Amino acid sequence: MTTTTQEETLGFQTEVKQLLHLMIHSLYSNREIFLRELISNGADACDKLRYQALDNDALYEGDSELRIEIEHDADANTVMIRDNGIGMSRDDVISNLGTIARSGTAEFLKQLSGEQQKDAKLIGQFGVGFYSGFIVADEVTVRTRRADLPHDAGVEWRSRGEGEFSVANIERDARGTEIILHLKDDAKEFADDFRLKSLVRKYSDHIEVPVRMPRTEVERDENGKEIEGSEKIVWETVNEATALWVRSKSEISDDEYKAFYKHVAHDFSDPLTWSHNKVEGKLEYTSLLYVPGRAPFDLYERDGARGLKLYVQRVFIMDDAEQFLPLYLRFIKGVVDTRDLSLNVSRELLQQDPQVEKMKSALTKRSLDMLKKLSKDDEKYQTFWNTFGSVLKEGPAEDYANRDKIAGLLRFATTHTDSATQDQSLAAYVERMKEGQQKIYYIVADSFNAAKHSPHLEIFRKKGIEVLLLSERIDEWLMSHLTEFDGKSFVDVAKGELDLGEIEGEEEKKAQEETAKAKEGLIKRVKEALGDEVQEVKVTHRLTDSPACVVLPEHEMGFQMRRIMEAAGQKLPEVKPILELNPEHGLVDRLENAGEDSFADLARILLDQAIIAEGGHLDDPAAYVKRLNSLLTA
Ligand SMILES: Nc1ncnc2c1ncn2[C@@H]1O[C@H](COP(=O)(O)OP(=O)(O)OP(=O)(O)O)[C@@H](O)[C@H]1O
Repeated sequence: MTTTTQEETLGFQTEVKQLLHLMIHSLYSNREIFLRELISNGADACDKLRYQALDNDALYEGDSELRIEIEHDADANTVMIRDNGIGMSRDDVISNLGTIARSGTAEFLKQLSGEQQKDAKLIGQFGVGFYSGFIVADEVTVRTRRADLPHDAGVEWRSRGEGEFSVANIERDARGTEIILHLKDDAKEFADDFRLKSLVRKYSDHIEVPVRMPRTEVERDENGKEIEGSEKIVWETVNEATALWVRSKSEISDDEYKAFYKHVAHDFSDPLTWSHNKVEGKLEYTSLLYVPGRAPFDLYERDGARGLKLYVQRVFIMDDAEQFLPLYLRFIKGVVDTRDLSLNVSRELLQQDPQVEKMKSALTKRSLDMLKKLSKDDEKYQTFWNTFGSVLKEGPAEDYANRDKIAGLLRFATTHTDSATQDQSLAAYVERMKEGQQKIYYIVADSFNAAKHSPHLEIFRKKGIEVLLLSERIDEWLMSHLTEFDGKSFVDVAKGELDLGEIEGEEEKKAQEETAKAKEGLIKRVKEALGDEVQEVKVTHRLTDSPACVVLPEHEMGFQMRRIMEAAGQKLPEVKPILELNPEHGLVDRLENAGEDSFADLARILLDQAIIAEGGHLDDPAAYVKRLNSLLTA
């Protein structure tokens, strides 16, 4: 009989309550995953014990055969999942099974809408773990003892999943954790030997820890008759119980790879692709890398979980070893198992180890190659790009050495399709380049529409030259680290002198020079009227439909980046734009013929309009409206 003492009832953290509620309602059609989640936790607990026992064998308490056992009782309607892993102390239980410590949880939960299908998807990004027991159970009991604590330091945790849980101290001889699910009436189907076995095989075959279930064996006499009273329970290992990555590729089915992904990534959905490699030679390691099909909720959190699961000679060392991949590949999930590190390696040591640096560079290449392969499948690659494209865009700045490879993986919206979908590669752009075109043109704006309708594109549209339409916050940063692709340099169409190279014929250039000369007087007057509002005034040949546009000097920070930095509170030195006027436009004609009384106002209107069209804000919008109105009523 277990004696319970120091029983107390505690409330779940608000986030847990919300999660429980949503999970129970939105994961209804996917209920069986509870078993995978609980086995996964048991396997992690065994991994942790094995790791800690490396330098403290006593933790095994004479039983080093790590295992998970599953039992059920159809009469009592219960399923029990038991492991002899690391176990938990009372404090561990209270914090692990009463709160969610991951950062960003509250914000994540705010996104949930109450709409089942949507929420089920979102919850998949979050990983439900232990709490998934409540999808099938109306009461959960956990009994546990941490491996380094005495038998009287056992803990019993109970909850009906309705806002509170109780904890009490108990005697517990066995270390590790057992979880008893008291099944809901409509989940009785899980208290069934066949069902449980097939679920273990479906979800947990690849887990190295054996998952065992009891079977009653009966002895028979020579006539084949059962001998009464000879029944005994034998424990049968149900899963394959070898670490998946250790097996040879040819023996592993796609379904096994997918199931393993769900275990490592705590994801519900299938990965987009994977790459499994054994490397021998100077460095010896095995890696199994996956590209997920959706983003984890904390992809953009500073301290969001990332990195690979690290094993040294098959012994689990740590989760989220972020030293093996650069930050811009933080969406990659998987495992790395090596002989080249010590079992005692810590996060700090990983940071300094030159072997780790070499593996990082090899794994980075593998990941980029895997993405390249994935890009052959348009549909899948588009899913990847829509999900992780803006993370990959951090690549050229972070990983100079691989920037060509990364550039090949980028996808853009361009004037070729004029659609906001980023689905055009630079290789495709280069293939479509006009005869005589030597550069890759792009524009950066605050929104897709601002980019697409920018006056700067007029000449490009007229001449049929494709321009990349960039409008994500990271885009200007990206472009400042990409200098060329396939030998062609990148040119921001809103900066510097417009140089269309050989696309423009000699005659065209000459005609432009002549116009510029003819308009010298006008340019001078405008410059005088605008004073130091502008750096320079010029005649443009960028425009066909608009009267004017503003440009920046070539090496100046772009307008979009300026606005982002200013919004973030950065003080930047003021930069005056260059105003370019379209000599073919009626308004410019009108300006040229305007009398002294209206010239300055009209010039100012052209400047303000050009700023607005480029997505900028006017210093004094009311003055602009006033000027425009007086012109309209004149
Ligand atoms: N069987 C177990 N033995 C020991 N500790 C456990 C066990 N199950 C859960 N825990 C502890 O409780 C914590 C919370 O578990 P939970 O499953 O909710 O989240 P998780 O495993 O950390 O992440 P995920 O949601 O991605 O599964 C675990 O991190 C672990 O410390």
